[in-house]
Amino acid sequence: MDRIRIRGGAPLTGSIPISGAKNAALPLMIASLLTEETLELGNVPRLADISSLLRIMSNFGVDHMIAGRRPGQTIETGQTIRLTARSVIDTCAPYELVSTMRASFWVIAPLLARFGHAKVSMPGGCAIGTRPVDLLIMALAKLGAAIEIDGGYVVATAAKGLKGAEIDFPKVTVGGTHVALMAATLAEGTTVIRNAAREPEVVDLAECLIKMGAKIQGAGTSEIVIEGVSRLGGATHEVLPDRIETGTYAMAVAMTGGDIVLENTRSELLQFALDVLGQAGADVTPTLGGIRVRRNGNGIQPVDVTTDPFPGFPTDLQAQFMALMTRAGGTSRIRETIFENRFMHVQELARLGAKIRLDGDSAYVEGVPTLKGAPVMATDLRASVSLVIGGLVAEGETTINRVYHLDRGFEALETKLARCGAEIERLRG
Ligand SMILES: CC(=O)N[C@H]1[C@@H](OP(=O)(O)OP(=O)(O)OC[C@H]2O[C@@H](n3ccc(=O)[nH]c3=O)[C@H](O)[C@@H]2O)O[C@H](CO)[C@@H](O)[C@@H]1O
Ligand SMILES: C=C(OP(=O)(O)O)C(=O)O
Repeated sequence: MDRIRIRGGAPLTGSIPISGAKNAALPLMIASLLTEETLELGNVPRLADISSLLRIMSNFGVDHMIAGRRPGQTIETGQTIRLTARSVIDTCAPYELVSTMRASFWVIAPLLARFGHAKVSMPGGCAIGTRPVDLLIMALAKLGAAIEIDGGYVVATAAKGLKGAEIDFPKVTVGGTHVALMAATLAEGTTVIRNAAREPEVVDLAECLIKMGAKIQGAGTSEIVIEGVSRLGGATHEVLPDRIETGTYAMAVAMTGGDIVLENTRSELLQFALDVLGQAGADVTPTLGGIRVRRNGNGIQPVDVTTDPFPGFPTDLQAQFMALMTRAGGTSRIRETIFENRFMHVQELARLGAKIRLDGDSAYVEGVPTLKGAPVMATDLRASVSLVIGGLVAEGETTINRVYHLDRGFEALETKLARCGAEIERLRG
């Protein structure tokens, strides 16, 4: 299994190209199942999760073509994928393929909406809590699907097609909103989704669906109204920049010092997190097509944060922010309100010398003057990258094991960081 070795201490200087968002690319690829025409997606990141989803789509009979590096690119990031779901030969997504990745469950929505049936294994994904799919099932049931759970599979049928409905989510769910949105585009009549997720990835999906001919209003607000249409067509769409990758590198430079321009990204995608970073001692300024981040000269300040659905502080940046706070000049409280078990990085950060106390949904992080390199183990995607951030300033050598978690969500991580001066390399095998 590959490992990442980091020798800490080097500031980050230069520029980092931000990739397309994994969490937008996945539902966009899934949306191709809604039409027999071709959906062309640009700026798709090269990630293990994308390859896993392509395997699932191929299993359904979806054709895909991948175009390579774009002119002018200095490192291999981004790709264009053309997906054509003309002849879908199977509407079952098996356990072996779905169990590694949460988002793959969402195929249930377009399969059901277009073909009237779908059988999809209960999902996997990062081990950060129980992560039920009850609300996704509730949404499909509201749209008229009959749902059965059979041998670990969700079997959904709607022989006469889906019917528009009012869907009130009792809590904000990104996956639930994606599923309801995709299913409702081909349902007969009007669907209203209330307490919808407002994440930029939901807006990106809605914008692509609109290009495909869907009638959607209100994406990005907590009420989305969809007027069903009888068919959708092909479209061309660019995946939006990855706000979590953006925030991760912003936190890395706040940790190491230096001066970085994050290219091809937008501050409004993560304004809350950037404001918090400003309070923590980073100078964050929008540039033409990107964001410049450097330390403001006052060291790292402790800041309390609570994770919340968009536009709040993202749970997917919680671990990275905790890594930063381990070096703050005081104690911070970090509250996790989205997932009940998303503190797996705490014990690994402790191996580097971090002082963190857990109490219910909160972590109290007492900043220490130095971290020391150690072998650590990645436990999930964002936890893994928090260890990279710790390793970048830890004295001596940090080796991160189980790098396959990182490969799920960070494109060319070690290349991007090494180009900015970090001493980081992948050890293969
Ligand atoms: C591929 C992708 O985009 N993953 C993101 C997505 O995950 P995902 O879509 O799985 O997360 P949700 O927004 O659905 O989950 C939010 C909360 O709702 C709960 N819930 C969800 C569905 C359900 O049927 N029942 C239920 O109780 C979850 O357990 C969690 O406590 O949004 C999360 C929250 O921003 C991010 O951390 C993940 O990176
Ligand atoms: C939790 C994440 O992914 P998934 O929902 O696929 O587990 C994530 O992207 O941080």
